[in-house]
Amino acid sequence: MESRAIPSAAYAPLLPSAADDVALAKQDRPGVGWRGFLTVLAACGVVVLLVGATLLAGSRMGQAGDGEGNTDEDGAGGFPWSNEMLQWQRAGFHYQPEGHFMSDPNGPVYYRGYYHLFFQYNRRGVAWDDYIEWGHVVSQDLVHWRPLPLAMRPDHWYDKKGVLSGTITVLHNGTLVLLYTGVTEDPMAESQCIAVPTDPNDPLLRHWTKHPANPVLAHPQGVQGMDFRDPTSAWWDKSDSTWRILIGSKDDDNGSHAGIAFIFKTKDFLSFERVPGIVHRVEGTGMWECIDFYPVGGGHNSSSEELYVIKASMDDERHDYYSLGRYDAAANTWTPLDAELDLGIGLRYDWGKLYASTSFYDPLKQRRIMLGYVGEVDSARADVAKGWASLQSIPRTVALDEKTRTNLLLWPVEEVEALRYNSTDLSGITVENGSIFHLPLHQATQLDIEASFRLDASDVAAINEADVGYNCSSSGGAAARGALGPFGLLVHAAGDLRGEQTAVYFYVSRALDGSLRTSFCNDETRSSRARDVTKRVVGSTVPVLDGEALSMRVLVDHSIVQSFAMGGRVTATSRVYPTEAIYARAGVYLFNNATGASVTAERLIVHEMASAVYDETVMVKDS
Ligand SMILES: OC[C@H]1O[C@@](CO)(OC[C@H]2O[C@H](O[C@]3(CO)O[C@H](CO)[C@@H](O)[C@@H]3O)[C@H](O)[C@@H](O)[C@@H]2O)[C@@H](O)[C@@H]1O
Repeated sequence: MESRAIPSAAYAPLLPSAADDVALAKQDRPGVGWRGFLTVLAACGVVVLLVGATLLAGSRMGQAGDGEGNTDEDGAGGFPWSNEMLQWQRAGFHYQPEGHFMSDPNGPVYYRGYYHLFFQYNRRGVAWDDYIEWGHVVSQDLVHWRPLPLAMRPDHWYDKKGVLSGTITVLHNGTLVLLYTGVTEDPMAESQCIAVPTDPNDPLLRHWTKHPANPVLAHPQGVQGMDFRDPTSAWWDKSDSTWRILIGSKDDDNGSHAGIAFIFKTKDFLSFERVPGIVHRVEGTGMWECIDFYPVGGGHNSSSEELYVIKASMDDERHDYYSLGRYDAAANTWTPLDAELDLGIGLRYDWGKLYASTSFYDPLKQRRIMLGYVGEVDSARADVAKGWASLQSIPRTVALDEKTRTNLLLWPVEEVEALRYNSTDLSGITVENGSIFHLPLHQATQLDIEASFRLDASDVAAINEADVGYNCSSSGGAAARGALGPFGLLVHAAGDLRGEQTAVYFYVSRALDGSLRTSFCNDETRSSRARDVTKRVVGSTVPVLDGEALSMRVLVDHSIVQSFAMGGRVTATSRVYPTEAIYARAGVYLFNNATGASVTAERLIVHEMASAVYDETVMVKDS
């Protein structure tokens, strides 16, 4: 396709400061003065790029850490959100309850025609509370979710302070056992408890019966009572015909602050025996929450070795890390393939906002699927105003990347594609360096964008100087210009491009030896004019093999943007809260902020996405 790039001609001013928040709130149409000015510029065909925002990125990143907590920086009430803005933030095709607080996905399982998803839920507020319960929804496609009554409540002495996270195991005869962590009141202590479906013939699993023998597993000696939670589902060990589970914890002895994991075995889920030793330990990583453990690769159709994934949610850092390694059941050890990529120090499921994930094996389509919850990064006050907090990620398949065998591939389940409509093929656009291109779309709020890029080979060959140090979180985001990047997409971008925008981009750096290194990042720093929102640049380097184009997929769904690079080798989820770039006032652009190369979007298909509205009439009726 002929180049349709528009040369960049100008410089983008910074977003307004906190002091402007109040002033803006007093105006019907924010920033009328400079908007008028920009209209004139637009009429002249002048478009602007991200240049000049480096300072902004730096200062914003310093304001808020990686933490789960919301920020309310100015102490004067934060941004004056309108109902229109808050309404816009609710997702169209990600699962979220009608209201209140949701966190960890729990016990996903496929049972008699339905995918079940349970989740940590506080129906009394918009933040975590020690009256946490299990919410419950079911689906036949992992996309349209039917709400059901609460599945588990804190109604026994052993879970009075919370029915915490857990899993469901499918036994050989197809029956289910639910394992969860209960918290006692005085003293507060975590122990493991079980429940079974009250009526196994109910495919909706509406009622659960807690076992009279609860709690069935107390914390081992030497472990603090509040550091023993979130059992995995059980796997069968034929060597001694037992079920095995893994539970994460931490060891603070002698200042080590190590994350640790124990394996327990059981024949009946009522009495458990600890397998001697610790299956894995990593110094300095702190409490391992919501641990997960499963095989990847190998299997019947493969001649390659089976590996084991260990995943933990790092309570200190609030990220889900994983590592690939070898499991020796007899020795009760798991050893990372690469010690430098050990659990908690190397690979992550997602480099943005996603936590407390869990996975299950889907027998219907013979795949492993994970989900994590995506919390809020706005202020606690804003959550109260909108009446809800948190979303679930789109369920993602998890598989070993057989090309690299050093990372997983996390990819939206194929069922999501059924929501696509109005697909626009814009493949072949070349964007000159320092340019943007506006994508002609009917709406830009619910999208599934597939793109793959190639830098101009002769431009790349002509670059002599090295550019070795690029880092998504500390190099100035999409405003920092190098010879070979950044380039990619601007989503939730205000029409004038001097305002709000979220960049999803690649940045290619050239090492001293001439080899190329590719980073994939989401830049949230210009996503909102509100200051009481955490904004970061998140992402990582991503493996790119010889001959591969730089591919990305971006799911845009109101306040959640999930990005996937290179088929899911790296993913990054962002929560964004634009104040202007909402409804019809938002657009999508291709951009190339590199100084030394043009880039061609060899493939660019933008699918508009329908909302996943649950419709009783299209669900198979239960009896
Ligand atoms: O419930 C009593 C007590 O437990 C505390 C302290 O440990 O909170 C528990 C943890 O809650 C969160 O952990 C996870 C992961 O998101 O969420 C589940 C509970 O909803 C739990 O099973 C998971 O591990 C949180 O991430 C951790 O930081 C908390 O320690 C305490 O806050 C409560 O008062």
